[in-house]
Amino acid sequence: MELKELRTQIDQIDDRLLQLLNERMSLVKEVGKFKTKNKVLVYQPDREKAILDRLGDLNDGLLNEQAIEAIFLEIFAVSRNIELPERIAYLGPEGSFTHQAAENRFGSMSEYLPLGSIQAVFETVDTHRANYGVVPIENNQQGVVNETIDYLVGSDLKIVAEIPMSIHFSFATKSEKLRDITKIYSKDIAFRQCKKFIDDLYGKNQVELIPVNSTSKAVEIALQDSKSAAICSHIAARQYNLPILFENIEDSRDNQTRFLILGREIIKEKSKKDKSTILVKLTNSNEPGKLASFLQDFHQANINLTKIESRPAKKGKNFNYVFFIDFDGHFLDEHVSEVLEKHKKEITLLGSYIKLC
Ligand SMILES: C=C(O[C@@H]1C=C(C(=O)O)C=C[C@H]1O)C(=O)O
Repeated sequence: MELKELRTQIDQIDDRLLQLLNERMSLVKEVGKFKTKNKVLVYQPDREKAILDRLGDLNDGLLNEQAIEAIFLEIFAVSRNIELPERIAYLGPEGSFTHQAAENRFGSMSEYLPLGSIQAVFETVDTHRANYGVVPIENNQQGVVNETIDYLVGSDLKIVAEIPMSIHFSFATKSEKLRDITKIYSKDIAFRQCKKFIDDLYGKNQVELIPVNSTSKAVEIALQDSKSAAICSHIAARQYNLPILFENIEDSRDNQTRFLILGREIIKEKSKKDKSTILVKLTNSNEPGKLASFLQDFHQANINLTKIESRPAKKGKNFNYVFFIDFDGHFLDEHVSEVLEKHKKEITLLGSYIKLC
């Protein structure tokens, strides 16, 4: 078939796609009216996941799972904005990995507020200046982000979803010749994680590695100096139109960060596979066996604990601790709700949400 004919057919399909998308949006608008009337939350991650799973099972064409997900996550984000414009606060700066995680989930139509600290993200959602907040909670190479746990302990915000994201670094530069590059800008940690790539490309001592505060800053500088490059997130390079020369230059492919989406209300709908997060403040926690007997109740109810972190309670003069616990199951599952009820004085439920990692 001739190119012209192929393109005519593509145009015809696009016309149909546009019409179908608009039809979809009319229905979404109705869903939005129902939600406003019945005070139901706009963002329903379990419904979105169910749609993705159903389409994945149905699919027998050229699109792979990631492609379907990317296209539909964008459609969902546009839909949610038609229901009610969404405003997302995240730990900035723009171009950070948290920004990338937020955009993956909320699409390019949402309004984004980059904030300077995890505390500011909590406050902004708490005071209704944003509908949701996105913060990192743990990295599989570097452990938990204590600041996020501490603010979860001190605030009324809830966890509405988790976003696991593989951390990939890009090498971006205006230079057309690699050997012209004399300086590379990035965060310290990024240099460590891309050491092999840099050594392979430049050998030892041939290029100056200059640490800066954020990878977005690195991009800004590299944009001014064509003899330099930045090691940064994909989104940061794209944002400043700095050409990416190499993608995924990190030494280890296992570098994953988990982010949390914070909201003001707990998601009540169950999905096929949920997890829950609770905070536990044991009364008289210094009594021997107190924690063990608490955990025993979970064990007896057949609840699988997947994480337990302890943080200082920061109240009173004793060494009291708050436990941050993740387990499989939804708070509405009978075996879970019984244990939560038994310990209701000690437990604060932070949320039940789809288990993605
Ligand atoms: C339309 C809805 O609202 C949102 C948008 C969805 C969609 O575009 O399909 C799915 C779930 C919600 O996050 C809904 O709840 O059905």
